[in-house]
Amino acid sequence: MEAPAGGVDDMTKLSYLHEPGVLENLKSRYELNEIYTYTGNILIAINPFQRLPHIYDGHMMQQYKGAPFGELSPHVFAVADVAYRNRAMVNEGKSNSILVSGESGAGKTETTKMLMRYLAYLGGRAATEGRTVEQQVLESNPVLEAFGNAKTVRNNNSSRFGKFVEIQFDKHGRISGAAIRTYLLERSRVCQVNDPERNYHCFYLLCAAPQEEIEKYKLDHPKTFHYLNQSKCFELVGVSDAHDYLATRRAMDIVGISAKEQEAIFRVVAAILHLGNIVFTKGKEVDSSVPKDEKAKFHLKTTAELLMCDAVALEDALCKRVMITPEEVIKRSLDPQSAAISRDGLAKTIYSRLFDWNFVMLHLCMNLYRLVDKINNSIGQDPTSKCLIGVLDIYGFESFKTNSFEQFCINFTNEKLQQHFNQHVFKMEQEEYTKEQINWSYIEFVDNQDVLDLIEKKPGGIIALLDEACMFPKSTHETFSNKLYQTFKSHKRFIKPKLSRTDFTISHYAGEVQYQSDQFLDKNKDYVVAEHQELLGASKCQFVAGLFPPPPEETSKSSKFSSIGSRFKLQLQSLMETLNSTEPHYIRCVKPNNLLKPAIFENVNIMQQLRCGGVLEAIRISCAGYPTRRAFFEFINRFGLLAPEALEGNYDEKVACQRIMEKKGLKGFQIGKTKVFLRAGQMAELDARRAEVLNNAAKIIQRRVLTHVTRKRFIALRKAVISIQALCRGDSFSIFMQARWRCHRAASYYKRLKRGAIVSQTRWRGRVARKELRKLKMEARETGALKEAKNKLEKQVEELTWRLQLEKRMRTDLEEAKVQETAKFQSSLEELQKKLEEANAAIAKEKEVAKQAIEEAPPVVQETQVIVQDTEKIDSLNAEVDNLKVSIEHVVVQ
Ligand SMILES: Nc1ncnc2c1ncn2[C@@H]1O[C@H](COP(=O)(O)OP(=O)(O)OP(=O)(O)O)[C@@H](O)[C@H]1O
Repeated sequence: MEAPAGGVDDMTKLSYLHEPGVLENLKSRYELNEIYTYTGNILIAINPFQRLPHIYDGHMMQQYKGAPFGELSPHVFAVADVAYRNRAMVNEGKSNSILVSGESGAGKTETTKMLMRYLAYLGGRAATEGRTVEQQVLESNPVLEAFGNAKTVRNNNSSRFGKFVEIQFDKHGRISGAAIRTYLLERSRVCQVNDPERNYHCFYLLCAAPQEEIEKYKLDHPKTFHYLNQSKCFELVGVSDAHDYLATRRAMDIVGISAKEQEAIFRVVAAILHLGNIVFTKGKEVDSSVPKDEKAKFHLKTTAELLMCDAVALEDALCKRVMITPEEVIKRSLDPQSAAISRDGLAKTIYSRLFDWNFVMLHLCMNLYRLVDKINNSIGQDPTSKCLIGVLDIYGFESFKTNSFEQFCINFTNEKLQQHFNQHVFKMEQEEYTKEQINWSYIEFVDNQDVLDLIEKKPGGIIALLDEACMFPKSTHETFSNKLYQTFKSHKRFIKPKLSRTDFTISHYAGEVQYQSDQFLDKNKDYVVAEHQELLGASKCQFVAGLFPPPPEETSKSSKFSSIGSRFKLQLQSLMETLNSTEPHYIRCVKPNNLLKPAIFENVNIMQQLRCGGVLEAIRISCAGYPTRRAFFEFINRFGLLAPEALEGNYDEKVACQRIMEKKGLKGFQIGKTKVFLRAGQMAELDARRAEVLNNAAKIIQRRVLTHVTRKRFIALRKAVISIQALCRGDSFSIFMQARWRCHRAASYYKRLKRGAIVSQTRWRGRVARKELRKLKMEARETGALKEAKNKLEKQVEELTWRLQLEKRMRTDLEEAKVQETAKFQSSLEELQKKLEEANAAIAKEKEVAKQAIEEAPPVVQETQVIVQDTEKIDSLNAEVDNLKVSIEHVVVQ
């Protein structure tokens, strides 16, 4: 069977179960935002890195409520629904657990939240009854996240602890209580933060609290605190610490943490920040230390105030150690470096105690039980009803460049869970085969019991050796590593790396991991320094004192020693006991890329995660074993139609099943005592054959029905036609005669009509033609008259042209005569001009002569006469010139 384009929703439906096929199937589904896929009963969830609200809304919850597993698309709700219904079916006998795993950022916490929301939806009460219990269950998340989550390079909201949420139900399926167990908080983060990561969210939330709280706790910007400013990342994109502070406070209210306790919790958080700012310098005595300056003293004083303990005692507890020898009690000073280590140790202890106080669990349980009492009293139920669904959200397998004690513990947890998974998938499977008495050979699977022995065996395991090393004051990580090398020289899961003298490698089920042992001893030590214990146990604040209860007195010295490793081992043991008593359901979260972005599917990365999560192994077992099984009755009911003859004989169910399988040529199946066991893909094949048989049967039925209906219609039609024909044939001759006569009559009428029409057409056409002729003739006549008029006009034009030329010639002659006359006048004018000039010259000469004569002549009277005569002469000449000028101008104008 070929995989459809959009992929198959259950990997076991793939006919070829190999790595590329599995990967391709997940990829094609992821491209369509189908983030969930089954592998048998395991749900694979690929982080979409984008909100897909439509797949988690109320409508979806309603759809999945009570729907049979596998009927709807794969979903976390379907897994929760199975767990819920199992709980109801087993009727308080058996609990269920849902194990969510995957690497950091794969979506475990989000998946857990969805599971809790869905369970709260299933087990919630009507709004009128009050919703406190579900609300408390859901609101525990923000509280836990504020104190246990931090930004890391792999996830902006990474849970730095594991958690097991138990949701308890009463026999009516209603939530009656809840408890949260937490595991292995990452303590080192409190004092040491790598750039660009952050410390736990609560520190930044408190620094963004309302002003009066900032003043009360003497806080400032996170950059002023040593425990926060080792990284330059103070804010998260898209997150408001001020808003989250108020939200956390509200969630704490809902969970049931009183205002007084909340005040104490945040006071302790502030105290840790101040504690980190106490810097030490060398004291007066050798190897002693004191607070460095006024600032350090201020922080010391504030820490003491907030923890409500004595400031001097606090300084002593940080800078001195009391040594009890058999002879005496010695007080020893610590150098500044040791004092700083002591300070950081105290900060880590206070914070982890605060977290381990399990305030959520404590309060949730107390309140719920009180509430359950109240509810149960009112409806008369047993308040101790203990049917639960546990949801485990725990860190996945980790393998980095440097792997320390945390990775060791995390991988130890994963080995444990892998064994549980193996036991469930393999051992249970094989137990079933034995119970059904079928022939089978053990399926090979990688059993990791040897790795677990290597880590936790007592005595002699790594944890035991580490504890031993921690108890010897002179041990170092070198001596510890050497001890490991010697003890596990020939262990096939333990490797001594060639290039290191202190590292060690463990061959885990998911691959080899090389651990750096240098901080193993420090990180494993869990004992609280007696001075710290004494100091805080005596705090005037009840809450702080409660975090440091006095150790039980009767404990001997050796049993007094406690280590993180062994405590964790015990916690895990208890968790495994709980899990073993439940019906497990597995959800494997997968992180599709390291860029934390949607729609990017990194093949190699995902393949590695599927291997680590045991998904491929589970698929392999499915291939190797018998993943599908059906009770005989069910099988015959469904597939009996494939071999009807097998049911006809008087065979018992078992033989009938065998015959059906044989008839279909299937091989490799097994018939047990009550069930048929099928190999991977055989169920799909049988289903396909069944669909084929049903299809063929449907086709035959359709064909028969169609033939029947058509034949019936044909018969009816034929009958009708025959009756009509018979009816018609009865008087056909008289109809023929009538038709002939009518035809003849019509033909003669037609001929007459035609002739008449031709005659009248001819006459009419003749008349029209004559009229036309007349008109043409008249027009011809009119044309002749016009031609005559035209000739006349042409002649007139000719005459006029001739006259015009004549006139032109005359005019030219006239102009020539005029020019000649003008030239004549011009020459006479020039002549006159000349004469005038001569006259003027003569006058001038005469004037000269007259002047001379005047000069010479004595009498005055004579002189006057001459002048008068001359003047008259001049005037007359001037008048003549003027006349000439006028006449010339006149000629020119003409
Ligand atoms: N179903 C989902 N829908 C939308 N976004 C999701 C979903 N699951 C995960 N995410 C996104 O991936 C981020 C990381 O998921 P989550 O915190 O659940 O990872 P985790 O496996 O719990 O990591 P860690 O181990 O570090 O706590 C979330 O903050 C969210 O943005």
